Amino acid sequence: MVESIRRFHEQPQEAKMEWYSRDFSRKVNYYSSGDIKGRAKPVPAEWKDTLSCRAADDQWDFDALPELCRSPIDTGYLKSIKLSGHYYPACPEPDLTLGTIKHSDPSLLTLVLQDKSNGLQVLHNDQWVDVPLVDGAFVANIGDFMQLLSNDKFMSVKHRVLASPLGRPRISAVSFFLPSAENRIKPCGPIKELLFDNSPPIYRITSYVEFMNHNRVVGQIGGRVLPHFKL
Ligand SMILES: O=C(O)CCC(=O)C(=O)O
Ligand SMILES: [Fe+2]
Repeated sequence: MVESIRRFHEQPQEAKMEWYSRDFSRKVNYYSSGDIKGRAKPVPAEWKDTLSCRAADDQWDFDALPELCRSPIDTGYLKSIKLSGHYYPACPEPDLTLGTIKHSDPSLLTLVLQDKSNGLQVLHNDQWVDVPLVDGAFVANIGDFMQLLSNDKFMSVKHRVLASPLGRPRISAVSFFLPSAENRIKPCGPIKELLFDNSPPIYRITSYVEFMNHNRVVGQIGGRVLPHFKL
């Protein structure tokens, strides 16, 4: 997986231009510096390139993927609906920027497979803590929608990635798990089994689609999505 992401990004620029687009209705996009257009100002540009692929109606179309990435992708892994293959080029002045700025994922759960480079950090007690590299292991990040459904029993994690110092690029494969297509429009809220007299619902009923639409709006003004859904 990581090697196929490397192969894609390390091609000459011309070979990648076919995929270069920020039209996220496409199945595959290649772009630099994250969602820079959808962000609040002043947010620094991110020192990374991304190949992102999504499954329309939960069906992966392997023929739509860049040829270099097709065969090594294990279909068992692709049960999620969106996959980002990040490539953080070595940065000459890593202290002046970030690879990925501070955020929490709007997903239910995110699995991150890292290559052999450090850089991922989580915010814990107001301190940035390095996520240790464990060979072959996934990092599992709780997303904002999981926090809503679990009524704050599982809290989403704020994280960021430092820019890669000179030496070698950092590569990660990030897989976002969302409700399935038919469940994305269904009304849902904190799950009943987690509600008690002394633990009433914190969030109102919504749907994943409404949640994501609002996430796009607050993302542009630098806000957080969850407070909007609080009762
Ligand atoms: O590259 C990484 O390790 C994490 C990237 C990330 O947080 C994301 O794509 O949401
Ligand atoms: Fe993330």
